[in-house]
Amino acid sequence: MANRIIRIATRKSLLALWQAHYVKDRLEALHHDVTVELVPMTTQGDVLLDTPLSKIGGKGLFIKELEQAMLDGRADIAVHSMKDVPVEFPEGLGLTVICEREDPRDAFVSNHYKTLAELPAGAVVGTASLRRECQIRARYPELQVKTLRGNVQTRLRKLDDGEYDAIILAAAGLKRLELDERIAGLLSPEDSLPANGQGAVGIECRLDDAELLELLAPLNDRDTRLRVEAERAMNHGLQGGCQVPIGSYALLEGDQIWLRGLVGRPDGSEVLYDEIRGPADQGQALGAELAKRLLAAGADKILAEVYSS
Ligand SMILES: NCc1[nH]cc(CCC(=O)O)c1CC(=O)O
Repeated sequence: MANRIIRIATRKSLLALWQAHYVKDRLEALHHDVTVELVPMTTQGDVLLDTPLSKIGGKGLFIKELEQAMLDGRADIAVHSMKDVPVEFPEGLGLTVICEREDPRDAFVSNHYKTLAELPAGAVVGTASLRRECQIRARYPELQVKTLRGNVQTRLRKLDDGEYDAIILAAAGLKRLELDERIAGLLSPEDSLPANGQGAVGIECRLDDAELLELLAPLNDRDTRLRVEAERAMNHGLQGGCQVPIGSYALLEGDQIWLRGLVGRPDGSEVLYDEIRGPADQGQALGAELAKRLLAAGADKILAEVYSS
């Protein structure tokens, strides 16, 4: 494998660029005969900034252009936040590597308050996620939840401008961008069940490039992969896109996996929760089973209403 060049299709947000550079650095450190180049691109999701994601049908909005670049041979791989990756891939493409997970929790960010519980009645909390909105409203009905879009920097600026009293962001994004000091507190999975794949970065590529698959393979983290596959299987069973009031979070306990799932109404008036344990290598079947149970408990009705609204 002499002097192979690997081109990464990437969005231009600082977080996307950080993730692409992370993969570049790891690949170049592992393989001295490999050079990695970034191919920055604009996606539909970056353009439609003012529409709530749930209204534009979310699915794949941030990755379609990147996938086209790989199919056209303008790029070799794409680096994604796993929670933004749809369950199905275009013919010929696949996600062969999931890197070691960063903190999967949601972070509470505020300039004046330390926790959600401390916020006075009527305070405004910003989030673009129906999953976060549902869990906040269920626990703190006296708070207001207002849509917050944009990349991490934009969201922080809107908080600083006083549009919100607090916002919720993924801890992983803040930590990667060295914005840890903005985290007032971390929400436990009990308080805010994370989104499937949150905090994990995955690599998508053309499946027919055997040499490339071999170069990427060492970046795969087995534990993260087992967890994220179980979480994604649950979302898949629920037909969940990336903008749904669904939480899905797995932990390994020795050779067992513990998968928790949540589906709720965005207004917090109903929250369904269930969990399942089983052999760690059966995560996909367990995820499918948990999805089935949640659907039978009423998730089917909730999701149908969310999709039609
Ligand atoms: N939906 C946007 C998005 N996709 C991935 C992350 C954070 C990093 C991660 O979860 O890996 C974020 C921002 C956020 O939710 O605060």
